[in-house]
Amino acid sequence: MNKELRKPLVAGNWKMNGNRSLVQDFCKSLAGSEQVDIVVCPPCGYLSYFDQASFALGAQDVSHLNNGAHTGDHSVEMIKELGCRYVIVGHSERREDHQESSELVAEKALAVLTGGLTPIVCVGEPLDIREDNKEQEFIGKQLTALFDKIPAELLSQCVIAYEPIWAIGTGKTASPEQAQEVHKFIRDELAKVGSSVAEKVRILYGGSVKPSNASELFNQPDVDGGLIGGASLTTEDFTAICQSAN
Ligand SMILES: O=C[C@H](O)COP(=O)(O)O
Repeated sequence: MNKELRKPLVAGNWKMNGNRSLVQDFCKSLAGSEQVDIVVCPPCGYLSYFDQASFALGAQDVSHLNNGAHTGDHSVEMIKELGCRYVIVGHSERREDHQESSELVAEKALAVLTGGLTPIVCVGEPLDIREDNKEQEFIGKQLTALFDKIPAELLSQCVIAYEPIWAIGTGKTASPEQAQEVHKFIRDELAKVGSSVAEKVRILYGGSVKPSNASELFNQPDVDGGLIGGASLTTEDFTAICQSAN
């Protein structure tokens, strides 16, 4: 599959971090790029402060439901009005903290696509599954729930992020070979839905990506960019990572 057909994407997931001054810093110092799609996903409450941004914005989660009596949630319509083009769904921290199932994650991805935005759908295995060499089986099930819900023509508009849970925030990055092996597995699964789907879907790697390891990871044939946590909290590190994807 020709990697050149897919534009690299680097998304920064601030998680529950940041403040107005960090927003100002990003608006001032992080430049958008022709070669790489750059996305910043701050906590929802900060989205409207990014009025000067030259890069894209994303939300960290969304409800699968329409506007109505759902306390604490944000709909796709609201996220869109706040200027987002992307939405992360199914991050392992949401799957764990809020018991989100793969079926619910698929519902959210469908709502995002139907609303005209791009979901970044996260998949990835915990340490015990990796130690048992069952990561493909585990991720295969997460993907099946997605493929069952999303028609092929919409699936090709998704972004998938592979985030081994044991690498998130631990400083322990998957080796480029480990990342490539799983990314290739994901692309092969997408190819079962359709070869054009597999060709179009961008697959990001996430888990302790830093300026020092980004190039090696992004150079793998099936790695189309990254989903960055800790290192997306400073403009210097995040800019350097974005440049590595170019
Ligand atoms: O969404 C981002 C990931 O969970 C990666 O986080 P990290 O770069 O801090 O390991």
